[in-house]
Amino acid sequence: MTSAAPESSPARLLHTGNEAPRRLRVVHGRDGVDLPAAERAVADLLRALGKDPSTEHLTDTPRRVAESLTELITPREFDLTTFPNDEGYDELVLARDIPVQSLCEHHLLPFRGVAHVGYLPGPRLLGLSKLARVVELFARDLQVQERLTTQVAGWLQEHLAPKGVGVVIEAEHLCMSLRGVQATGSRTVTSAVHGLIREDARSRQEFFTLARGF
Ligand SMILES: Nc1nc2c(ncn2[C@@H]2O[C@H](COP(=O)(O)OP(=O)(O)OP(=O)(O)O)[C@@H](O)[C@H]2O)c(=O)[nH]1
Ligand SMILES: [Zn+2]
Repeated sequence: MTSAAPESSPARLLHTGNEAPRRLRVVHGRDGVDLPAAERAVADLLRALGKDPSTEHLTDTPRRVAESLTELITPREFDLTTFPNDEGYDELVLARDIPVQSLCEHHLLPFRGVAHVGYLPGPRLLGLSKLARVVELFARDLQVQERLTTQVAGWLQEHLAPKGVGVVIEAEHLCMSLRGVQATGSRTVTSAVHGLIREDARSRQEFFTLARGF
């Protein structure tokens, strides 16, 4: 078992050998979270907004907000499980409609939607649930959608060493729908592709067709 921190120098999972199922424990706390300081800051914010944090319903709000925000920026640990691709499966593997929820780093409001994540296998296959786990690994952070998309694709390319990777994310940003321009229902689509899915026209087209779902 090895620990991997996504932004620094994550442990390498991959490999060219065909060993049996292999698990890499991926852990990633959010360094620098100071809950008591966050609580005090939320109480200050409430006061600055003209609210009295000592009233019955607001009294625990600073703690709740501090804990909620911490939860939303802290990914859960998981095992990244891979299997040898003994049968030489060489077509796309694609998980569609993986739920995505993250926090926009400009307004600290959620953006939510779905990710479609696919890869062209190399020597190893990834446990299917792990595609969703990797999305969460980067979504639980203050994010912009473009960075989230490229981080998921880049991490899979580095750790799975597939022949190609593609990621499409479609999300609604509450900062665009609840407030500001109030463009309710507008969804932002971003993509990132590597390897053959980027370079080979047929693979690229197949990926985007499957990601669209029709
Ligand atoms: N590129 C990108 N922009 C984002 C994302 N999430 C939010 N934004 C945008 O970040 C921008 C911040 O612009 P500002 O003009 O500083 O913020 P603002 O005054 O609140 O802007 P309005 O939302 O237009 O009222 C807005 O246009 C948001 O829509 C994201 O994931 N990617
Ligand atoms: Zn925003």
